[in-house]
Amino acid sequence: MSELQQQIISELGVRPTINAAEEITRRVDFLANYLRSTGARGLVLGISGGQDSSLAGRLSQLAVEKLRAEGVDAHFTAMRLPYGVQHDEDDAQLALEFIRPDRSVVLNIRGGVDGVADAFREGTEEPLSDFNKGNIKARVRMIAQYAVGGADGYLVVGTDHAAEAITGFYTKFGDGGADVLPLSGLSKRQGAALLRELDAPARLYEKAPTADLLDEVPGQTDESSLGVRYTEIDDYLEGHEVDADVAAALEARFLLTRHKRALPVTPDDTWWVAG
Ligand SMILES: Nc1ncnc2c1ncn2[C@@H]1O[C@H](COP(=O)(O)OP(=O)(O)OC[C@H]2O[C@@H]([n+]3cccc(C(=O)O)c3)[C@H](O)[C@@H]2O)[C@@H](O)[C@H]1O
Ligand SMILES: Nc1ncnc2c1ncn2[C@@H]1O[C@H](COP(=O)(O)OP(=O)(O)OP(=O)(O)O)[C@@H](O)[C@H]1O
Ligand SMILES: [Mg+2]
Repeated sequence: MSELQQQIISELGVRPTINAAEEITRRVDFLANYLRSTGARGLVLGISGGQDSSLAGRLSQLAVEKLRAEGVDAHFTAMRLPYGVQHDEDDAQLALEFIRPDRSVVLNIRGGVDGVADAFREGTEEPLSDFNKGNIKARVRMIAQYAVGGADGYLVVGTDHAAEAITGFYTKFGDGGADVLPLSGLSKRQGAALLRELDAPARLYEKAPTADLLDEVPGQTDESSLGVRYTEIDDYLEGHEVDADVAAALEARFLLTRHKRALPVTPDDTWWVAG
């Protein structure tokens, strides 16, 4: 294994092998302990119908139930955040049935996103690309979660994990903007193993991962935008040998997206100096 591969695995906190039941307990305990120590009143998270929010949502619900069993008042709010009508709404409903959240709120982000998009065109007199609009959708979802969570004194849960963090495949201050990251350090297949252990419907972890941010390509798979397969990303993260081309692509993206995994850069920071 190259020195850089070792460094990436260690920086992202990946464990090459896991025990799914132990990982569930460790991550639920983390959420419960953190809530208890901060005095925050609960957790909030957008539920898309994809693997990551299904897992993070269920862990969040289990954490607040654990706290309530100990006499601490804590609750979980699941948010549906469609842009208009979501083409795979049935998957989102399946995820909600699996998570069984204390409360479920629907907030359509269309008005917010279109408002920013219209103002962009008016203010700059330039067209807004579908890609840029996609990042606005992710950021409006972040705003919606902080608004609903903030009203109740809840913390915002993020779904970032090692297989996304390595390529920076999330919107900075969009879905990357959160207070707690219960899936941190997991590869994509490890996340699927946790869902299987939790008896989730197979559809939720067998479905092709999608950011689903583009109007022009609804449901575009992550693998087709990234040009790398999750099995390859997972193999790399779990310390296996992968094709030299794949390793080079992952390492280039890792280095290019370091700014996303750090706090905003200041004059006293030096992590960027070597390149
Ligand atoms: N070196 C640097 N130091 C400090 N800041 C730097 C920087 N380079 C760019 N930036 C800043 O970062 C911005 C670019 O980052 P960002 O706005 O995130 O945009 P970007 O990384 O270009 O796009 C986000 C990517 O994540 C994918 N995504 C988004 C949301 C969810 C999911 C999913 O899987 O569900 C995937 C999306 O499909 C797209 O490929 C720049 O506009 C600039 O403001
Ligand atoms: N339509 C949506 N409704 C509610 N939340 C959403 C929606 N789209 C994205 N999100 C939020 O943004 C996060 C990032 O999306 P991402 O696609 O990485 O995760 P996912 O959809 O849960 O799983 P997968 O990566 O397998 O598709 C989601 O986990 C979810 O919290
Ligand atoms: Mg998704």
